[in-house]
Amino acid sequence: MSQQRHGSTPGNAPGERTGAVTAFPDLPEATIARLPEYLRALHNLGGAGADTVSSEGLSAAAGVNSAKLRKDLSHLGSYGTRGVGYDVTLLIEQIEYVLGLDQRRAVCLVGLGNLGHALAGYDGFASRGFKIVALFDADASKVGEEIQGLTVRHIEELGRAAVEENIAIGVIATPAGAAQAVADVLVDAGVTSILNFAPCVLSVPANVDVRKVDLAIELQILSFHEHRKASLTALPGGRSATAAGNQEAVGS
Ligand SMILES: NC(=O)c1ccc[n+]([C@@H]2O[C@H](COP(=O)([O-])OP(=O)(O)OC[C@H]3O[C@@H](n4cnc5c(N)ncnc54)[C@H](O)[C@@H]3O)[C@@H](O)[C@H]2O)c1
Repeated sequence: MSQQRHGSTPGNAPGERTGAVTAFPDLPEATIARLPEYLRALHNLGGAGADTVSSEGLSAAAGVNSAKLRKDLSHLGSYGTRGVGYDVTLLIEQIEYVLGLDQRRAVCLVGLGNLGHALAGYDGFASRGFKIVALFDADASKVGEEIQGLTVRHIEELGRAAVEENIAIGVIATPAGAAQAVADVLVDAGVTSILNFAPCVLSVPANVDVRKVDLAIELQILSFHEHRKASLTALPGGRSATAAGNQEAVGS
């Protein structure tokens, strides 16, 4: 997943408060991309009864190198306790706070075709802090359809609904040719975060963050590694590319 990033984040210490506004650290993008991996691993460890976890244990569970993990968590002011490790519950709270998951954010989904149906029908978002609250499509034959208790509405209703329902994040699952117009409607309605599945670059104002998901790009990157491994094996002596393989989260 890649990001078109605009604007900036405050550079205060973790948990530092300025007046009524809660500030947070300005983190490297790569760290932000790994925090959800740590969170998922911590929830699994907590669910299995662990109260504490070493940096090595957490790095193995998250599939991230332990030096990188320690550096990432130090940005949050979390260093663990020597000989004990990290407190699982505390670290979950810290990461959820920094990711803003202590507030439930309303999400709308635009485009209820193959992909949109799969996303709307997935019930795993809620447990990770997100609720799809509204569905929109331009096709009259899809308007009125019920998916997971939500009724698909016409795209013309998006602007008003986004304001009234306080939608924070818009997900675009329309064909590329329609995505910019949908993004414009979202932006006009005050939505400042967009997750774009359409294979195109969106033009948005500076205060809007866009994340792009493109599985074809991920496959192309894996294809590069396949190509590279094959070319190394073909070398005299048949060197192998990597000993343990590399794991990189989609989006990092
Ligand atoms: N990121 C990925 O890895 C990935 C994977 C699969 C598909 N895609 C992309 O996701 C998008 C959707 O794919 P799909 O297979 O579901 O397509 P689809 O044709 O099945 O569905 C597209 C939906 O968008 C609706 N739509 C079209 N114009 C609209 C508009 N202006 N406003 C609202 N709705 C509109 C259509 O009525 C349709 O229901 C495409 O851009 C596709 O390339 C991305």
